[in-house]
Amino acid sequence: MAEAAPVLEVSGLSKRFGALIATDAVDLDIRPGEIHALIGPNGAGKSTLVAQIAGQLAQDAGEIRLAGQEISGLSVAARARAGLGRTFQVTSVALELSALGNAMLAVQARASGLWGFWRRAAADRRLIEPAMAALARFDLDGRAQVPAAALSHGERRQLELAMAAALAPRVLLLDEPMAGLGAGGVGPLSDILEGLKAETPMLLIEHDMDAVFRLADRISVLAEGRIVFAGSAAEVQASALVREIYLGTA
Ligand SMILES: Nc1ncnc2c1ncn2[C@@H]1O[C@H](COP(=O)(O)OP(=O)(O)OP(=O)(O)O)[C@@H](O)[C@H]1O
Repeated sequence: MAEAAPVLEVSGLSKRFGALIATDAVDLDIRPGEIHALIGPNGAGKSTLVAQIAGQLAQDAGEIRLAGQEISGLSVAARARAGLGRTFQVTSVALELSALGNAMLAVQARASGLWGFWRRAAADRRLIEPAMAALARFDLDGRAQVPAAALSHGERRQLELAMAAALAPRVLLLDEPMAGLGAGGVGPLSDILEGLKAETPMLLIEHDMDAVFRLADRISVLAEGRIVFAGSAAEVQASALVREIYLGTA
């Protein structure tokens, strides 16, 4: 079977900070239906690469294509409108609103072009049904009326994902979604991501290696700004090179 065309395709992406080459001619793609994990030691360039893809950092060289369209000249907002979704290391929900109110914002943002007139969304009853559906997909329908400030850390992560998915992105960049979740939270969130990937392929940046090995269809290993290995979880685990440069246990 021919491979499906990538949803996101990064080629030759580079970023230099003075003498330091943070990303060095990175090639990476995300195909429909997959979770592609990006791992690497501290300082490898993962955050820099994500910031370049999302548009917070301009690249020195290279191209980024989303569904075939070159997006690297677009602003962060224009990339989001083109279908580049993202979650952050720190959650970005509105703490004073309920889970439902937050989900309604995301549903409304999709209808009106991302986060316009957002405070009014909470009063628009037409948004309730799709917002409840978004919450239900992420096991939060029972918590709809709870203020986001009173949700557990794991629930806030779920809410943030529900909001990102409600925007129906073509691809989702996940920046350490398991951070701070603890043993009890990683499993449920992993189940949710597994359920989401058929519809929304993801680039997963994650330090929790058990979660990476469970979830990733492909793993790319970044070291000193370069992709030094790419393969399945089994191939990464079996690689002496990866052990040496990443795990430091060769
Ligand atoms: N704005 C900046 N100015 C100068 N150097 C930077 C800047 N941002 C990142 N760097 C450097 O670029 C390199 C890559 O950093 P980056 O944060 O992308 O790595 P990372 O793989 O995300 O690390 P971690 O896993 O610790 O988050 C590091 O050496 C870092 O110090």
